[in-house]
Amino acid sequence: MTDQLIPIQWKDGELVLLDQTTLPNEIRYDSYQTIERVWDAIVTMKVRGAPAIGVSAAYGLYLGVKDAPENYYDKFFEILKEKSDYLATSRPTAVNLFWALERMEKKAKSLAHLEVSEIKTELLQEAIAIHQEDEEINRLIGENLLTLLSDGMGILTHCNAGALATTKYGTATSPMYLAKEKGWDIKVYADETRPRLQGSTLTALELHRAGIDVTVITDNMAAMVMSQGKIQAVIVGCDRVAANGDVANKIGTMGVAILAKNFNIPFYVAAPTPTIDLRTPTGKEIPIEERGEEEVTNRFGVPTAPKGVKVYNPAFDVTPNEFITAIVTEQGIVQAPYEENLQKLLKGAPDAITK
Ligand SMILES: CSC[C@@H](O)[C@@H](O)C(=O)COP(=O)(O)O
Repeated sequence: MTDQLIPIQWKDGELVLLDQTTLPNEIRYDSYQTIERVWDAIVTMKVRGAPAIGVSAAYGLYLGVKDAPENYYDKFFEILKEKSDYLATSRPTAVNLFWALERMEKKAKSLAHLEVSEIKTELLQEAIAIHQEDEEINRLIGENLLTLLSDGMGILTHCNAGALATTKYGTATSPMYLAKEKGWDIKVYADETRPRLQGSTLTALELHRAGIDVTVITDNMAAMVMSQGKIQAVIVGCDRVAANGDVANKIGTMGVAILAKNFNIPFYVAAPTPTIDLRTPTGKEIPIEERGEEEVTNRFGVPTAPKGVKVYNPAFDVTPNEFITAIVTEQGIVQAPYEENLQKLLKGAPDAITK
């Protein structure tokens, strides 16, 4: 992978984030020293994508407690909880946010025998570990997905589950980078992904920069492209996998899954295990973020709907498990019955895995 845009870096005691709202026009990196600014970066989607939200929140929590008083344990843990609860209000759907915050809090509690200053140092190390593990997870997801693909395929993806949404490789895009490394000739179709356009502004940008054959289509062209036989597999990322295998991902994903079933095209979900949430029984219980109406009524500052019109803007939808051919994790490929196999997977049982 050459010339990669790096969404998250920890540099000289500061969090450095690539501003994803100015892409593809401006490549701009900003430094973050406070938890409040990290919260704002997540809310305004300067950093976005489930894994990247989790990693940023882990660093954000460290920034939130790094100057906390060190003489009272109880006070420190109170502040830690308060800051964690605050970051948890940034975006509701991606479970990686809650997973990362919980992991940081658990780490701190396991170190209650240390000085507060040492706990702070360890919390930074934990955030760095979460960050580094994500890269390895993505490579493994890519290798597993690659076993389901072959040279010459057309692949459709929705939104951006790419390197920009993670640390490296991405999840849904990981096999695309690996296929390129192997010299395969694959053709990627990137749904534009209204209303925020992550497909055209982010996925197309990163794949194009990597020299991967990528074609942007508007969301309403997916059926046409599938009917023309151009797509042999759909691969998407996810923000939360419920215990029964229902999957929340960017709004529009469910429609793509329904189309794929109609055209007999396999529909794969790339899912790092931190995105699997066995505490949420089905898709119905996944909280779906609703965002501001201006995302729908304006395009680049220009109004595209009458002033005062009613708007509904859910940022995610839930694809029912019956539309999903396989959920591909870093530990292996999981197929139906999802309820049973996802539980087994997280317990480390080898028979959960198809390949
Ligand atoms: C590996 S990223 C997986 C998902 O987070 C991604 O597909 C997605 O829906 C991103 O939504 P966004 O609203 O841009 O954060």
